[in-house]
Amino acid sequence: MRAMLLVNPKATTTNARTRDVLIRALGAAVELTVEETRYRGHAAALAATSLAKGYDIVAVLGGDGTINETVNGLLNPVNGDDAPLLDDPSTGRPALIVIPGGSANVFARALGLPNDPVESTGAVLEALRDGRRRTVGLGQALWEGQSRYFTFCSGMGYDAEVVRAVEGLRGTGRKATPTRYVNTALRHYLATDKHHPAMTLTGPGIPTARGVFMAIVSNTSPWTYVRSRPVRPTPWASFETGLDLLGLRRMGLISLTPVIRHILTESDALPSGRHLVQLHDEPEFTLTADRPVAFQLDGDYLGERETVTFRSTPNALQVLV
Ligand SMILES: Nc1ncnc2c1ncn2[C@@H]1O[C@H](COP(=O)(O)OP(=O)(O)OP(=O)(O)O)[C@@H](O)[C@H]1O
Repeated sequence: MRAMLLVNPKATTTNARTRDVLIRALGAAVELTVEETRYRGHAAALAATSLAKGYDIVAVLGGDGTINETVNGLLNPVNGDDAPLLDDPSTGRPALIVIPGGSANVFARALGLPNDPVESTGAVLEALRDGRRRTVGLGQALWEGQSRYFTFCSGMGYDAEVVRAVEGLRGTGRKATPTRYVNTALRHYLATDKHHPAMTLTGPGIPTARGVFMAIVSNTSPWTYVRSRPVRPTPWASFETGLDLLGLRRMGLISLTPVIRHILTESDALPSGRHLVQLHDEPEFTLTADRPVAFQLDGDYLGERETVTFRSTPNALQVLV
């Protein structure tokens, strides 16, 4: 079996030691080629060539950003037009291995991997040895002639504003720790517009919902983690179903506090309240805003947008886990 290993040497918790452990361990199990990413977008470009180059597996050591790029490369292969249309498209693509090396590592943890690169390497080697694979669906966001797949979440409004603010801090050399996210979210809450909701939710067979301030779109649950605690605004979301959504039609503290308390519990029940908009297992829906609204995808800030369509892509990838 041939595998391409993509390493982001700049990812928050990736270092030479974990990289070498992984190279040695994976290299003993498969024929391994190692590529270090040198710039934003490099992982996508490399993963896009993996099918044409005959790789069976693409492994990633990095954070959710590098994993997102890799997945987008796998789903947009170079020479991909010749690929046959299969009932299960995941079987026509190299399988994915993820080793957490970023800050939150939501995708790896949602797959059940330990949040530690060395322990995860052990789990993945076991999966390789036993031929254990899981087929996962992805989300896809489409806007202004562009599109991008997401592995765990996307969002418009307040959560994307927080992602933008944290990215701004990272640009000044500070790390994206869970505490920094929480502090930024609290500080930004004072600044975010709590009086003029911009968004409307529409979709085939979905009742139109107006007056939405923020929307979280999930391909799996948890949505994120604060240290070891999972945060689950859409507890029914899963890699095996369509997309879920939680929208907020009120941003006041009295409305928000019970929702925040609920999503920090381990409960499988949906958060409740008349000010909430909820979708489960949907193939497609659209958020339209009457002014540009912050937009994020897998924790990457993607600018302000007025219309974004979210689509589920079932059976997109096989993951060794
Ligand atoms: N050599 C590089 N120099 C600068 N940026 C890079 C390099 N390689 C990859 N990147 C970019 O860095 C971004 C962040 O990396 P990544 O997600 O792997 O780690 P992280 O930011 O620590 O983790 P998380 O996404 O969990 O916060 C990615 O979107 C990727 O495009």
